Amino acid sequence: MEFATFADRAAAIESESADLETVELVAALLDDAEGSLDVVARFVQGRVFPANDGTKLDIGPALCYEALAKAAGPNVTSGDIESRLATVGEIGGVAEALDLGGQRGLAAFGGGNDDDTLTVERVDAELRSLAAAAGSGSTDTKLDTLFGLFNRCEPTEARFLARLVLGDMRIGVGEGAVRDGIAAAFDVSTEAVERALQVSNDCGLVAETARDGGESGLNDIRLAVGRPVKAMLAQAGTALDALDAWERAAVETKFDGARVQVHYDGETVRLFSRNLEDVTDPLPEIVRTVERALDVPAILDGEVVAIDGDGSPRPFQDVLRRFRRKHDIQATREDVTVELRAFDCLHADGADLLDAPFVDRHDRLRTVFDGEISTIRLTDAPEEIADLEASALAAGHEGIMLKDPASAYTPGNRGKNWLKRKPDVETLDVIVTGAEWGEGRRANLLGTFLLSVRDGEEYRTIGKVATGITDEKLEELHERLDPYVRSESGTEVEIEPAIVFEVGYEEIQRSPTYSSGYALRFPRFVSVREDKDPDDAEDLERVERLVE
Ligand SMILES: Nc1ncnc2c1ncn2[C@@H]1O[C@H](COP(=O)(O)OP(=O)(O)OP(=O)(O)O)[C@@H](O)[C@H]1O
Repeated sequence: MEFATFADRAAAIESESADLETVELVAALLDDAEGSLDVVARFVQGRVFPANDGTKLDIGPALCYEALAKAAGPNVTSGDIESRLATVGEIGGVAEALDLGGQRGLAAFGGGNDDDTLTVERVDAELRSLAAAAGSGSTDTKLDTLFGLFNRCEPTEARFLARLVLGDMRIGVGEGAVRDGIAAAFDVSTEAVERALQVSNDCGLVAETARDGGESGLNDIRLAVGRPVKAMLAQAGTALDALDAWERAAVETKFDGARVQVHYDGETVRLFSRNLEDVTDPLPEIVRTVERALDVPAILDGEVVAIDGDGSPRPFQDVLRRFRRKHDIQATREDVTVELRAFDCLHADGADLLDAPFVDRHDRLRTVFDGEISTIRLTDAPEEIADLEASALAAGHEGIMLKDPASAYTPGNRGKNWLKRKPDVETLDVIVTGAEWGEGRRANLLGTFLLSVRDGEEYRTIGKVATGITDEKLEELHERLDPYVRSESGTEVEIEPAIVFEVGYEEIQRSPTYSSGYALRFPRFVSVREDKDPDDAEDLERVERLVE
């Protein structure tokens, strides 16, 4: 499919506000996508790569503006793009108004050829090569590739390409609309599509299978070792909630670490974080543990914990330092010892276990994995649960997990089958969307950070944090956020939503100051949630519930 066709259809979807019509338009787009279905199914929801293949585009706004300016010709600078952004409000509109199509003519005149038509596959391939560029000189390569793409864009194409590369598609199409669109386009049930999406976490594959293999094709999609699925999540809940719902609860320690999904194909181990990034390289000790303790191909779920010399747990921030990709792996490794605590088994020796009851999966885990495994206690006594919680806390753990012994593993689902109990430490995982330059000796560093929560596809501000940050940390945060600076005006900086902060607070108040309608009182910085994307951060609904 030509990228221009995709862009026109995306524009039509953007101008449609009703959900049903949006799904119809998505279905028609998928139906027409033919050989491009795989890519179109991702692009339409603003996803450049399959959710499960660990590839990240990692293009900051600065690079995007530079490429746009270059494509717009010698009279336009990145600074111009930024100032137009301040008026237009979003990069797609700025890119569209640059009228880059005129440059295509010039490029062709200077030796371009007629084969330059941009197709969605071409955009996909070039963005992949861009993502693969690493090391010295990679910024230039990235810039050239992006410039080459923008240079071939007509205005509407530029609008959606700019949004796509910055991960801000804003046409109102989320996972649900794609799921319903696939079902409508290829006449299969939404349940079958939903299930296939959970198991494969790959909407391109699911769309193609629905089209080519129908319902039975979808039902045949299985877990694949090496292809991570979303983690099953928990809700907060009490012992009484658990016992009311299930009569008996499986009680486990809630380890204070970072989630990890272990994939072992019989030879090679790969580890994935909660946001499905490949974290194999930063965690060599865990790889060695798995190689030693697992002898059949399997997919396990567990937590990586940091431990002290005496074996007692260290706070999970110490673990997250190990998840940071590029920097200081060796230095942090020497500093922080990590170990795996496995608590679930999704697949073992060719058999998918998602539908097996939790206790059976846990039994299977014990037979295949000769490493540290969570202990489960089955009980129907609230007092026993209280005792278990007290001992978990006394041993330095975060709290306990309560699981329905009969429940299936539902990837990506924050349902009622897993409940977490931890003392009420008030923290929220919020997205940094702005900052202010510091003062005095911190004048060259971004200082006060503007925090937001998700509200559908939008971000709503909820407070600012400047407390709890050491000088050293501030430099580190500056370095982390600098590539995501979108625009500056005076001392205020707008930041691309990319980094998630865990912040503590005393309470949440209603407040007209912030666009969420709420304000965090006395917020303090706790950590960067390296294992979370903005999608995994808190949403406005959760804040409303907390306030209630
Ligand atoms: N025994 C366990 N079983 C399941 N999850 C566990 C266990 N021990 C620790 N965990 C961690 O607890 C988390 C469950 O809470 P939730 O699903 O809300 O994830 P979260 O948003 O990362 O929450 P939190 O910030 O509380 O860890 C899991 O993601 C996992 O990382």
